[in-house]
This record gives sequence, C-alpha cells and structure tokens, in this order.
Amino acid sequence: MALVPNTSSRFISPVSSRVYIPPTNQLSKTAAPSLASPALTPPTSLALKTSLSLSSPALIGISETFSNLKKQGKVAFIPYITAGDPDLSTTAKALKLLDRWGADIIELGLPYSDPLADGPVIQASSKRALTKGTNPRAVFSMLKEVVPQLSCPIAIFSYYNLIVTHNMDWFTSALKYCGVQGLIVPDLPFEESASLRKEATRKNVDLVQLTTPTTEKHRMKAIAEASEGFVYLVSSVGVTGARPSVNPQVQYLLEEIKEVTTKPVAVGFGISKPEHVRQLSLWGADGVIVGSAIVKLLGEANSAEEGLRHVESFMTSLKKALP
Ligand SMILES: O=P(O)(O)OC[C@@H](O)[C@@H](O)c1c[nH]c2ccccc12
Repeated sequence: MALVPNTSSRFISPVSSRVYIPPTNQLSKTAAPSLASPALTPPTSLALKTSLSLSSPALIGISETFSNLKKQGKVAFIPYITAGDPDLSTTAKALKLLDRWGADIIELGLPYSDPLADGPVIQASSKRALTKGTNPRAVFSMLKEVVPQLSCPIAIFSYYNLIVTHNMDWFTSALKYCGVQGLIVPDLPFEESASLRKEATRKNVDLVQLTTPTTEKHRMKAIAEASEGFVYLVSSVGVTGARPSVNPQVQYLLEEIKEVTTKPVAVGFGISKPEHVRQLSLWGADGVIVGSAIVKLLGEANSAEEGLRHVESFMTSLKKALP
C-alpha cells in the first residue's frame, strides 16, 4: 500500500526543503489551523498503523528503555536539545549522533517565544531556532525521516500554548505519526493535564509529569501516579541552567518519590558535570537529564560541526561517570 499517495497539496517546511505529502484519502478532518505555513495534516489512524508498521522499526518505548537499563544496573542518560538550533538539519544530525554516543532517551524541545521556565541559554537557543523559522510542522517532518534511524526513544518537550494552538488531537496524532514516544509540558499544571493525558494515551504517547522540590507530598504522589514513562524530578527551584552543584535536597526527594511509586525517576535542572551525574546515580536516580550545558556547546560554537564535536566529548565525560 502506497504510504504516501500522490496529492496536489504539498507541505514544504519553511526551514528545510523536505516535502511532507499528507495522504489525500486519509486527511484528518480536523486539520490544524496553519501558523506561518500550510497545515501538516497527519493521517488518520489507518495510515498511522500502516506507516508505523512499514516505515519504522519496532521502536523501543520509554518504560522499556528504563526497565532494560535497570536490569543492567545502568542509569539513563537523557540529553535535551532545542530543535532548529543552530538549524534543523543540524538537529537531525545531532539526534543521530546523540543516539550513537549513548543517549538512552532524547528530549527534543520545540522552540517557543516565551519559554518562562528556561534560563538564558535555552532562551537564546529558542530565539535562534525561531529566527530560522523552526515550527512544529517542520520539526515533525524532520522527525518522520529521522526517528526510524534511531535506536533510542524521543520525547518532545513543548510549552502548552504550542499544543493548544494546533489542538491536542492534531498535535498528539502528529507525535504518533513521527514515532515520538513521549511528551513533556513543563507549564501544564498537573490539575489541568487530564485531557492532554487522555489524548496522549489514545496515541500511545507517554505524557511525562514533573515534580519539584516544593511539590507537596500528596500532590507529588498524584503526579507520580499519573506520569507515564517516567517521573521528571526538577532538582531545584528557578529556571533551567547549569549549576555548580546538585541540590542536596534531591537525595531526600528521590527517597520520597520512591516511597510512592515504582516508576523510574529522572532528575533534571543544572546537571552539567561528571560529579553531578555520579552523585545522582548514587542517590538512586534512574535517569539524568542534561540540557543547557549541551545546548550551549551546540548553539554557541563557531560551526555546527565544531558544536557537535564539543557535545561528543562532553557527553562522553558524563557517560563515563554513570554506572
Ligand atoms: O537545562 P538544564 O538545567 O540541564 O535542565 C534540563 C532541561 O534543559 C530540560 O529538561 C528542559 C528544557 N526546558 C525546560 C523547562 C522546564 C523543565 C525542564 C526543561
């Protein structure tokens, strides 16, 4: 069955020359309103099953990734990069390289104009990516081609407004169509996450919830119970950005979370040195998430190649410190 039958309507992302041709006979009835470019309309569930079964290998899920690592006594290394910084073709290359260099899960951020939870490094990264015209459709088109070449799962990181702008059904269908396994939405309060969780679950996408050092225990328990894939423990209050040391409170937060859930817990915010990841694995973290330190190396280098070289040596130094 032709996965992508001929059609007159073509979507050419403003960022890359890649062409996405939505299957005509399976155009979704709820095509998302276009932003700066024609709507990328993901297929209906029939084409989804077909395309996923024929075009991409059986992708290992996020939960399975953690359970495989646990059996080997290992801790997941989860890098975060911003899609489109310094450009989308470098992002495609970076995803493949991070996978090859040992990323167990990759967090891919959709650049957003008002990244309230981000520090200066990721804010600058989002700005660079937006200046290049990066938008969700262009990122999803890139992922449709790249994900089948990866061995590790991808979790999309998006601010909530980007999702509602397109509508939840379209956004979660597009994630599934691209083979994305997880979704993290830092500014969606847990109490308001039920409808997105329902949509994500319908498309077999794990909606990962976040808990912080100031989350009350009963609320942390509810968040952990609702979280799919893993629980994201934000290590410190404030915004993202490399920190000189890991908040010592994380040791007790990990103990508290593990009293109420058997789900894997990955720690993020500020992690930027081998001693950080070593300490977190000793405290029982199932995964470590590193964003700003990698984003800085990639986005602020003189060239994409130089940035990728720096990321490789940095990532190797951190991976060496993990069991
Ligand atoms: O950048 P840091 O300090 O390494 O933190 C991880 C982080 O980048 C990533 O998980 C993330 C990027 N933007 C966020 C906003 C909120 C919570 C988490 C994030």
